[in-house]
Amino acid sequence: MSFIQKLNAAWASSDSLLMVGLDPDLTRMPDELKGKPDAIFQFCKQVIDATAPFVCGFKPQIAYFAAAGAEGQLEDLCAYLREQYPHLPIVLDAKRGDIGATATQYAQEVFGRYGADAVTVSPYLGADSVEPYLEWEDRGVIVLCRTSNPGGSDLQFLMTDGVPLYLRVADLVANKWNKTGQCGLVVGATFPNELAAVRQAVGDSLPLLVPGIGAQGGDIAATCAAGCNAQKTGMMINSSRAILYAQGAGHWTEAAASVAKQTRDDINAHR
Ligand SMILES: O=C(O)c1cc(=O)[nH]c(=O)n1[C@@H]1O[C@H](COP(=O)(O)O)[C@@H](O)[C@H]1O
Repeated sequence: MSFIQKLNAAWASSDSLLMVGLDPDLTRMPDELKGKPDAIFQFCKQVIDATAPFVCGFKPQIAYFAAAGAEGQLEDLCAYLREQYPHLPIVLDAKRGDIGATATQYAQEVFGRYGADAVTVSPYLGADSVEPYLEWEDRGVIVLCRTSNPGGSDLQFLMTDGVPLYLRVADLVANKWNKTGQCGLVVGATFPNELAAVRQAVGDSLPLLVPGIGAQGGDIAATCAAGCNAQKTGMMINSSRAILYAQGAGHWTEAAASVAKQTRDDINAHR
């Protein structure tokens, strides 16, 4: 099953647009896991098991694993997701961007080594830097468009013949790079006007990865109004820290599940 087929099926079966980001910070581990050699795997596995009923997929952020020398735990986690939750897409957030020869190795890493369904990439090096990912015809390639951070405006808002650069990226991806039909765009929930402009520019079929709700303060109602397609889907709305490190009365996994359920319900109330 291709990434897009899996994502469409997950939106329908989960009745959720929420994607939980797996950003395991060793300094924020629960006490019961601190110091354990497989703390990162155990932490993420428990988050996955607690929140899976409320999500359309998971997005591991590769830096948190690599910085801790825990690539092996990321391999185990992706294998666990594929075995236990084969209906939920894995978006590996790696934000890669390099010349074709090197991108070929990165593509092998994300799709071959980790077995991810989709990857995030930068558009900055242009078409030939994205081509090696597209050779994996059933996998998703999600291109940074209007990122959620304030500094994204430095380049993404530059005007090019009257058109802001982020809309050039949206147009390139939708109309030139999407040969496999498996491409998507990253647009931050912190920029709802630009989210609406991107949805209008690319039409209904392109999925948008939308980080920025939760810890970054993006508004769920504005996000849904701006980014949903005519089917009231079309977005993977990501939240990481607000769910992973949720505070609550019971066990930490209950707090994570409770925030994930609440976030799913908030999104559904507004789409
Ligand atoms: O590609 C991404 O996922 C991404 C793009 C972007 O523009 N902004 C952004 O925050 N992200 C990622 O989304 C996650 C957001 O985490 P929280 O702010 O904790 O919900 C992090 O893993 C970021 O690396």
